[in-house]
Amino acid sequence: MSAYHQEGPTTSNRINCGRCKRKLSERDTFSLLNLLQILDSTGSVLQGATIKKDGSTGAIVVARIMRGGAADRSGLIHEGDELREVNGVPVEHKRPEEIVPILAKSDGAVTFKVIPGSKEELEAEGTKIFVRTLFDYNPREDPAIPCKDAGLEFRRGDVLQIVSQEDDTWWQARRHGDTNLRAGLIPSRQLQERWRKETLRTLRTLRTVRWTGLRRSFRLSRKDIRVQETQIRWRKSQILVSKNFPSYQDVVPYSRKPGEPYRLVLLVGPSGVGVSELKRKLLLSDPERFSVPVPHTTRECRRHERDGVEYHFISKHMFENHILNHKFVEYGEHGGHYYGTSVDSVRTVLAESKVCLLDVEPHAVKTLYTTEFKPYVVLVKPPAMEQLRISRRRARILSGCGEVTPTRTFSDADFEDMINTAQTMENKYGYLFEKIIVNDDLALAFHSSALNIKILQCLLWVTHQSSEEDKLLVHVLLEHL
Ligand SMILES: Nc1ncnc2c1ncn2[C@@H]1O[C@H](COP(=O)(O)OP(=O)(O)OP(=O)(O)O)[C@@H](O)[C@H]1O
Repeated sequence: MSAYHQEGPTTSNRINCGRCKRKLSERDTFSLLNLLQILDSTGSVLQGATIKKDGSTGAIVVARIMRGGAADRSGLIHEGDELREVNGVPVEHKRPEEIVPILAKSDGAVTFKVIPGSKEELEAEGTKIFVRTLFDYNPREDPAIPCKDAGLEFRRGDVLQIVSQEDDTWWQARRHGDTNLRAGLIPSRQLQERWRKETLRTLRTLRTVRWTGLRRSFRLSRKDIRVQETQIRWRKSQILVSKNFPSYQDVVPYSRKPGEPYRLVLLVGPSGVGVSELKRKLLLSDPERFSVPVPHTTRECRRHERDGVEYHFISKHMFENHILNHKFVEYGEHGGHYYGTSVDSVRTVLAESKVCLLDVEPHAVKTLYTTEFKPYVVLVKPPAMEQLRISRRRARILSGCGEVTPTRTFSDADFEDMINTAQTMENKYGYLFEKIIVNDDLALAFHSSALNIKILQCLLWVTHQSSEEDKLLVHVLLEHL
């Protein structure tokens, strides 16, 4: 007989938790993850449910069935079912924690008398819902989760299959591709939103405290003030993150049909980080697979150049016309001439059944975030300062020996700028990036991007769905074919 865990904060009537040896308190709901066991007709043991005392009727009801757990798979017990007896002992007027010792006394098999709940059986409509997570989550560090053992840990970028949204605070999900079929609890989108609002409120309160603190600053040690300031900074950063990042993005599986164009690969990064270098290496590595769109310019065609190869050479009047008609993904002026990449030239590459590589400013990503292009957006980031110095210095020393031929020298201020810009990009546009590549060692960064793009373009399991606010398309690699 194993453990149960309490859901919610502690109050009174403490009892021992069998698994983590914590003191548990009286609460309505208990997770009986591994404890709730019933015998079905074949005699197998079922597990994975939570029970609670119904606030209005006082009955003990099944609060949650962990999707994919044994109780769920048995199909014998459902959310909303009322527990009348456990091992022949009536439990109608008992509290959830009083039921635990009854279960604990049983030797192996446990029998329940269950009155089916009126709730309609949950038809797994949720099973088709996929989300991409936009934050890291560790249930062990979440003081709010009702049961840490029932939580699902995930990393930003993981694809989760939402299997139950019944509870609008805690959803049940499983990581896509996990062999473990049992679902875990994750904070719902509504909970994340509530958290965001609370954080904003706390920040306002903290500001007041800070001013109050200043008035009586002679009583606050410098350390206290530092702690307060750190808290404010931390909360500010959380708010920044929560403001700019939706908590989950809805995604759906998509598979490329033969003959359909490849997803557009967009490379984004601060100036000097190595986006052009990576693009160049990808092109050289497989010219049959990768290509880049031919840009437009208003400058004169040079002798060795051919129209439509190096550039599309067009008149200033025509270029401005294209600008007015939103034909460019991006354009700019240099040396008195216009340069730009048109949407049509991207289409031309895709029509040739090639993977189109394009480096753009992050704000331009949004214009290409469409079902037509299904972009795979990669942020190229610099490593930390010391590594950045070392790798760029090493490249200069090794120049001429092959791998990298540095064309630029950087000062520490350039490096700092690069790091800060990358951070700003991540904060502001993080939800657009499907892959983040740290360009420390160029060869490694190249292999990582090549591998990812290849996997992506070969496997062709991507997803798209409009997110709540931006109505953007989101694509996620879902499965290895
Ligand atoms: N991992 C690396 N290690 C060492 N040097 C690198 C690395 N990646 C790029 N470089 C060098 O850094 C310089 C800038 O790279 P690159 O031109 O690709 O930058 P970029 O991101 O395209 O910036 P911009 O858009 O301003 O041109 C080049 O000299 C390149 O050779």
